[in-house]
Amino acid sequence: MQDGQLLFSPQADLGDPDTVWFERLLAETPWREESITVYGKTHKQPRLMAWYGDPSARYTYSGLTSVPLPWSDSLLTLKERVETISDARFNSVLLNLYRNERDSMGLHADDEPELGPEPTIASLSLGEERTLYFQHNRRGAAKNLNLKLPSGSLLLMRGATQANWKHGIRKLSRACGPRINLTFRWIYQ
Ligand SMILES: O=C(O)CCC(=O)C(=O)O
Ligand SMILES: [Fe+2]
Repeated sequence: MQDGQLLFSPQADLGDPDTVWFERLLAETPWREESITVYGKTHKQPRLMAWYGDPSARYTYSGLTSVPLPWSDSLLTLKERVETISDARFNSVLLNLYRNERDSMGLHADDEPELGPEPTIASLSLGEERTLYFQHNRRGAAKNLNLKLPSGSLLLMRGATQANWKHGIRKLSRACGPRINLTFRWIYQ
């Protein structure tokens, strides 16, 4: 991709089948409905979330510092798989559960200061296929990009991707089942 780097494995080797990982994480995760406050108004996020990592991997989000949940056996196993495939290290993971076609993620860049200047983010998708769309920060500099993320696929976002592009998951107009996405990250202290 122009002004960024994407690496995509349509079927990552996760040890167990993606369907098994999906059911396991769906059942094991203490999913939470989070809220964000924008201009003094509180909105529920249109998806469920969970945040795991090393105790030192604290994360500031909307002015709140949250301490991650300690790694579960499942997530440690997946983290090691993903580290091997992507040749990178991670100390935290954000899980998102898109319950149905109405759940989504707004356009954003993962460019918080604690991620460093050119973060490598590994994004693992399980369950229903959804489309990740990318929009360049300079209108007209590049065409929007739509990437289908099937169950078991691993997407690496590297280099200047977060500096030059925003990405998001749109709502769908047709019915769709649940999807879990995991973004493995390195948080600098
Ligand atoms: O669900 C996805 O594929 C995108 C997740 C994402 O962008 C994020 O967690 O920052
Ligand atoms: Fe993101």
